[in-house]
Amino acid sequence: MTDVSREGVVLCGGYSTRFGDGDKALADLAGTPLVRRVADRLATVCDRLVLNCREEQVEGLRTAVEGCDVPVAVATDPVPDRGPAAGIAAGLSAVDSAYAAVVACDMPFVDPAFVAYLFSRADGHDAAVPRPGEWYQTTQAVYRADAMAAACERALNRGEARVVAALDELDDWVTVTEEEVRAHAAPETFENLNTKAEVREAARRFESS
Ligand SMILES: Nc1nc2c(ncn2[C@@H]2O[C@H](COP(=O)(O)OP(=O)(O)OP(=O)(O)O)[C@@H](O)[C@H]2O)c(=O)[nH]1
Repeated sequence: MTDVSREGVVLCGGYSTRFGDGDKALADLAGTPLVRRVADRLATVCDRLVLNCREEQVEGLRTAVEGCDVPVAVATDPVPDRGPAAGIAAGLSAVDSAYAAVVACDMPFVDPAFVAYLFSRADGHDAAVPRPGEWYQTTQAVYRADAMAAACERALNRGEARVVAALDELDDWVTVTEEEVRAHAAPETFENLNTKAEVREAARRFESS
């Protein structure tokens, strides 16, 4: 076990069907690959990162995160295309620390200060999961790595690929409420990019900021 206290898992293993040709994680966002935008933000609040992906993505992703400020490991899905819960299980299984932030590769506006807040809310619990509206944001949350990896496996074993089904398998987790999100997060933190048009629009925002 290495001496790291906060890690980040970036989920990259989806097929990005709405994006079309190419790997969404590597999409150019104003000169920087999408996954690198997320990695650079997480690197300001995490000591180590794990990219979770399919085997054929490894080389491209490693190149995209070369020179990142913190060490970056890659954890591949043992079985591809089992959904985000499987990706979370694989990513969290490769984490050394007790807690890890899990963030989707398509959330380039993730607010590092909010991620730090999620770490503080998760402390002593199995997870801190934001609920800014109707839905839980399970792909921008902090989990106790061993508990959530096991919970995802249990959910998958009963045929449930949804991450919220894995939350039912945890003993003790906290909801980060809409009020907390408003107080601690940048409004755009949960924005995710699914299409090429959305990537182009986001690129314009990065260029003008
Ligand atoms: N490891 C892994 N990650 C996944 C899988 N499916 C989705 N993800 C990740 O979960 C996050 C949210 O998924 P989506 O927005 O649905 O992404 P996607 O499946 O790549 O895109 P669509 O096919 O357009 O829905 C993204 O970071 C994906 O990379 C999977 O089967 N395995």
